[in-house]
Order: sequence, then structure tokens, then C-alpha cells
Amino acid sequence: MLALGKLLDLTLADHEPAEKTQVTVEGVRLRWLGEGALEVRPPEGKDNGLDLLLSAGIHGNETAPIELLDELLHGVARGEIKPRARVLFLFGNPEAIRKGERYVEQDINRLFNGRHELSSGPEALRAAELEQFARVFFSLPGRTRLHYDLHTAIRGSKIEQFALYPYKEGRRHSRRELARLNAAGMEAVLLQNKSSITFSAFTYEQLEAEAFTLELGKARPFGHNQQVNLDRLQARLLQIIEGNEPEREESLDGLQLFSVAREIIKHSDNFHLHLPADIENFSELSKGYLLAEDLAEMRWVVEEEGARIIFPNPKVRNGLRAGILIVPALAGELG
Ligand SMILES: O=C(O)CCC(=O)N[C@@H](CCC(=O)O)C(=O)O
Ligand SMILES: [Zn+2]
Repeated sequence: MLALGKLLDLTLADHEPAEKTQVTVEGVRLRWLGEGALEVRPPEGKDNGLDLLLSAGIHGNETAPIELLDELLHGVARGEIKPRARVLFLFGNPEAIRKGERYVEQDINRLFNGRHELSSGPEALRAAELEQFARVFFSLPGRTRLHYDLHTAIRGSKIEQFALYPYKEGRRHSRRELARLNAAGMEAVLLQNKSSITFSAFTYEQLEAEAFTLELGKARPFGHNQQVNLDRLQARLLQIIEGNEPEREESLDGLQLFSVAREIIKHSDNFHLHLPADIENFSELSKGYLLAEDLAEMRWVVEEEGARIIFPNPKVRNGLRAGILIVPALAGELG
């Protein structure tokens, strides 16, 4: 295997490779761009015009998707996977990955779309760097742009694998992309309805990519991900990389769609979330339920029919999202 295929080992060892570019026997070019960043280019004449950004480790303790990207990259570096797409592999927060923690100082996935400029520290610097890697990668005109930012969640979930689809004014969510996600094993998609500060929101809103955060199960340390089944996602990523996805229109059958009813924002240290610590994502909440309270007698009461909660987390910094209240959505507005 080409040494650059060991991007994860290089990243874990905080090691800069002496040789920055390597080429497989078949002419696939691997280029190390910086810490945790590697570009793969298909051989001359084989490129199908797709630019695919695959990121993982934006949260350092979410190891299953990191292992998945490591495996895919090994396949490329051994010549077993034959790319027809350009691919950028990114390990998002190397320092946090080395520490096995969600972040070092602050959540990097709240620092995109310019937020890093208002902040400082290792995550702010890295968010700026990740934006730049993505901006350069997606700068070639006339190509199709796709980004999957792979995560696992803090808690268990009634729906194990799902995607979050960012929002941009005037742009429709794509039916074809939803069908692709369905085929990749995602059971649900949350359609966002406002701009955000996550990595996938940045590439979607600013770089014209189709972009998604994928939640793939529960976060566990390296080597303990046997319960996270990524077979369907891996098979679809392989097809995308090798440019041999099915040509026929694929269905949305079985895919559950949700939209955001409200984001629960923690305003102060007085914030209280009235949910059990072990509540699972997608748990249903009945109308009238007092979900959270904050200072100045602020109360979050469930008013929506069919409401469910995802990512409840009272420990986030003040000013950040402490949960998302979601409701079922219809496929009506898709492009
Ligand atoms: O389990 C949790 O509470 C958080 C899981 C996680 O890291 N989710 C992402 C979602 C990003 C998005 O909204 O697209 C995050 O919170 O950064
Ligand atoms: Zn995450």
C-alpha cells in the first residue's frame, strides 16, 4: 500500500510525510495537503466530473466513521478501489481525535460559516483551515459537488442512522440525493429550514455542494464499533467513488422525513432540560410537555403534534443549541 494511504496513522502520530504525492500503478494520485487532509485524483481520462468530500472526526471521539474512511483510503492506496471521482478525505479535528474527545476547547462544528473569525484557539484555527481545504477542493468549475460529514451521536437513538440536510434560501432539497441516502442505509432525513454554522452547512450554503451530516450510531472508542453497521453506507460510497451507481431512478420508500420545529437554545447557566439523561434521540414528546426552562421565566413547552427530540444536551455552552424539536415532514417541496 502507498504510505499516504495511512492518513489516519500519520494523523494520530502528528506526522508530516516526507513524500507529499504518490501515484498507484493505475495512475491514481494521492496528495497530502496538510494534517488530516488527503486528495485523491483519478487517472487521466477516467475522471467522471464528481468532486466528493468525505469528512469524519469533526468530533474526535466519533471513531466509527474515521475507521470507515481509513478503510476506504486503504482500498484506494492498495489499488483495490478504482476512483473515477476526485475525493478529498478530511479528518476534522486531529488533536481531539488523538485525545479521544469530542473537542479540545470548543465544538468545532459550531465554528463554520465565519464563526471561527469571532473566536480563537485550536478549533477556531482548524475550522478556518477546513473551510479553506473545502473551498480549494470545490473551486473547479463545471463539476458536481458532494459532501458527507460523518458523525456518531452521544446517545442511543430510536432511529439509528439518519442525515441532516442543510438549508439555503431559494434552494430546494434534492429528491435524488434523498434517494441516494436511502440506498446508503439512512432511515431518516432531517430537512433543515434555516442557515447553520456546521461544516456541512458551510459547504452547502457557500460552496454549492450537496452536503449532509450523517449520524451513524453511537460514539465509541476506536476498535469498539462492532455494533455500528456501516455496510450499506460503505457499499454506496464505493459506488460513488468508482462511478458505478445504479442509473435507474431510486425510491424514497421507507425513508422518514422530518423538519425542524424549533431549536432549543441554552441561554444561561439556569437552563434546565426536563428529560432523563439516557433519553434516546427521536423520542416522542407529547403536547403540553414542559421541555426546558431558562432564566427570566423562559419556558419551552411542546406545542407541536408528533414532536420528537434529537441531540438533547444541557451541557453545551450558553448561546448554543441544546436540542432540536422535530416534526414529521412530507416530500412535497423537493427539487
Ligand atoms: O449526539 C449529539 O448530541 C450530537 C451529535 C452530533 O455531533 N451532531 C452534529 C449534527 C450537525 C448538524 O446539525 O448538521 C452536531 O451536533 O454537530
Ligand atoms: Zn459529531
